[in-house]
Amino acid sequence: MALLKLQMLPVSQVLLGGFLALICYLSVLSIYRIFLHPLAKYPGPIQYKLSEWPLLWQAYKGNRHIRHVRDHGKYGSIVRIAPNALSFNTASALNAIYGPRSANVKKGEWYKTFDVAAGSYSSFTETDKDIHAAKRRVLSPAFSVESQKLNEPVIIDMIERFCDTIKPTTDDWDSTSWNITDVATHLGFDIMGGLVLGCDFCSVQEETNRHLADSVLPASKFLYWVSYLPMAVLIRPLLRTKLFEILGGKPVVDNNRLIDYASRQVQLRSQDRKHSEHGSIPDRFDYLSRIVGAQDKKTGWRPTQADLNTETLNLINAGADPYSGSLAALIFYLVHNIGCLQKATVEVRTAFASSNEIYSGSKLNSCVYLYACIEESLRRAAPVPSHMPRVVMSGGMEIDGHLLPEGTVVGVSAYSIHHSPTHFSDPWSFKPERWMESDVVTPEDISHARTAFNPFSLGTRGCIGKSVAYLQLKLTLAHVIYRYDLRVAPEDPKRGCGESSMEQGREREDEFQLWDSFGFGRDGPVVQFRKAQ
Ligand code: HEM
Repeated sequence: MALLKLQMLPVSQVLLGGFLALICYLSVLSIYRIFLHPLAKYPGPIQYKLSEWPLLWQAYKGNRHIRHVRDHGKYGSIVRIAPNALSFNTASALNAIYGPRSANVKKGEWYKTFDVAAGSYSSFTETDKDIHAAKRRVLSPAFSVESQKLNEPVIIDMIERFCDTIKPTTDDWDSTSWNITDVATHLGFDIMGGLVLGCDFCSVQEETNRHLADSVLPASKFLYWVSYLPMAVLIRPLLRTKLFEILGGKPVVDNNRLIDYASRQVQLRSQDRKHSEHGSIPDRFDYLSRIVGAQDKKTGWRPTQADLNTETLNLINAGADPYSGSLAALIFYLVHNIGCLQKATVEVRTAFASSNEIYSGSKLNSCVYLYACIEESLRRAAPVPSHMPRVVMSGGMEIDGHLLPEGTVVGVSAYSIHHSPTHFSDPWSFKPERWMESDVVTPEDISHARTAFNPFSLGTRGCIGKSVAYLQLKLTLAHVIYRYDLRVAPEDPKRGCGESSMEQGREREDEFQLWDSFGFGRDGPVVQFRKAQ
């Protein structure tokens, strides 16, 4: 009867009624979110309290990390950044949220979209703590000391070929200028191709596979904000469809090619393995060989084909891009801080008698200034600059004395805490010396800084590739500065720098600009090389 009456109403009245109902609903929701929500007492801009969309817009624009610094500067160490999310800016919160396995949080919804197009969740995106633990145990032999030792020659070979590619043709400064962002992206991808798949993409030297290397960051950028969409759950089934390729464009198409490539490699490796059981295939050391056919001893879990596809893709992406971004940032800070570059260069050229000697061991470990430059550059340009979102589980959790209810999303931005004057004096300056004991830097200063330093995150969800990433960065920088002098290309000295015409927070000319995308977008520096003088 009521339906009949509704059908008889003019369309305009039905629309007006619907509109008024929507206004009422939004008004009640807004009042609830501002005044009655369990997080109502936490400070933050009103638009953040009302909706998730400002956060999503920041993810789209790549400036969330910049907003975190600004918001914490204005509102203090806890900011409500979305109706249901809090950002913290203290070392105690960082360690409570990301440190112990027992912390009553798990990875948030965001992770469920990011790499599921490959068919499953990887060790990086798995949100269930127990399943994650099994995945991590299966991966761990690939990251053992023995595996790193066996794979180091692959890394060195790629780096040496990279150095040959950029080799100056005269004794003076070469006229060719190199955009380090581009070449580091290719080198990072090639190294991961070698480590994960045992193959040689040659993207530093040749065009053929560059579209794959160049797809990693744009795909991450696209999936970064898409994964924050409130209705991302509806999008997940569409990720491998033509529609999504049209919407996402080239990065999605190329990323799908990379997924297909990874899947084919997994298939081939599974066949190899069957053959090798009959003794016909030589031993391989790459990561894929270690996970194909592996089984978790504790739970009996075995990765399916879809698990292997996703893990392979994850290892390439998670390994390649943060290293490439870190290398670009490192070289940026060195060529813009000539004193630091000279010190690191003298140290390396004194430690080694020839570039053939540059491999892991006591000589490389003696290069403490080189290591300090890497630490300082990771501080200034942490590859995941914004939040790694965690969600509070049943029973709630206390952080910095605040009891938070189940479902609250919490996080600490590495970029924000890495620039906090509470932990780093003169935080906007590039000072490798802050990581080295001296008359002015005490061991306590260093450990105080370390409690807030988290480029690789912490605990059981921290980076499994941390040790190999440090090795890659040390080897690359040592090989490059042993062989060559570096300078900013005179025709393009400001590439990668901030400027006053950019948004607030990007005005520092001596800061390498990051566009947050779970990884970071970047450009430059443009550099010239000369044979070591
Ligand atoms: C400078 C280089 C690198 C940096 C700064 C870095 C940083 C990180 C961070 C911050 C996380 C935590 C992400 C989160 O909680 O959401 C992470 C996780 C991870 N990283 Fe790295 N990473 C680097 C290199 C690598 C390399 C070389 C590999 C592999 C070869 C790798 C593999 C992984 C994996 C598999 C995870 C997921 C770990 C888990 O949840 O169990 N990363 N990395």
